[in-house]
Amino acid sequence: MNPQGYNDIELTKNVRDWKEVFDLAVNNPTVIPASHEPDDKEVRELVNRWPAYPPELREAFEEYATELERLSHKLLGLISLSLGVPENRLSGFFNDHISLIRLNHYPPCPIPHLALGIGRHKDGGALTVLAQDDVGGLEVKRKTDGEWVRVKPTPDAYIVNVGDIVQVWSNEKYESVEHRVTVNSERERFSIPFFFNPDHHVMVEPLEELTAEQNPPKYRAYNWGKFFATRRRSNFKKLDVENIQISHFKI
Ligand SMILES: O=C(O)CCC(=O)C(=O)O
Ligand SMILES: [Fe+2]
Repeated sequence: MNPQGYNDIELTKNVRDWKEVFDLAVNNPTVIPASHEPDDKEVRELVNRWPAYPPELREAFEEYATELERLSHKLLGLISLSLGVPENRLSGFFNDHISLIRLNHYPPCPIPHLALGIGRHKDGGALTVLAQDDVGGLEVKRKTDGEWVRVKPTPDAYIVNVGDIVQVWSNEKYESVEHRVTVNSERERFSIPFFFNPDHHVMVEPLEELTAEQNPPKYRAYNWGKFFATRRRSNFKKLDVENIQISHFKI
């Protein structure tokens, strides 16, 4: 199966989401592991599938992707500086990055209290830069009391989510936020996340400069491409177990 392009079958936490999506890779083609099996070294290419209509989608997408890639590098540079490491400390992990842009559509739902647009999850990549319309529905989990807090749409503004990889690189100076999307019975909603993901062969682990004897690494190294492939598999196949999480690599 090549889940590039359109699908409406994604599962989050083994439950079908109330949404349909169109996925496009920023680098075309994008090289990812062929399977989630740890010993399988084979890779495969994700190739974008451009719809015939609207014909201007491809050009608009490529322009947008280039700008968002630049913005994400800038943001990661600022995060690096805030951690006390050089601005370009993390840029080498993104030479053949497997970043994706997703066009999300959440149709109105006749029974909104029984469904979610996307079930609760954390984004597994480095950063997510999200554009959303004015409908609203995104909620983040407040750490202090576990309450779901609405993220009010601000016109012409992005929402930037720290992903799991920045949590690990920073040895938990930054934390990825748990979030979900609720649906409503009246209005459809659109959102466009840009998932900024490193190269598939990157081993993710706390930056050496940020750990010390008194502050040991909180995670053991894991292969990002295998993490990605494992998560992706669980998005389309009901499993008996929880999907892969960075907590599985916690020391
Ligand atoms: O639609 C949104 O606001 C969030 C989408 C999201 O969390 C995701 O696609 O990972
Ligand atoms: Fe997300």
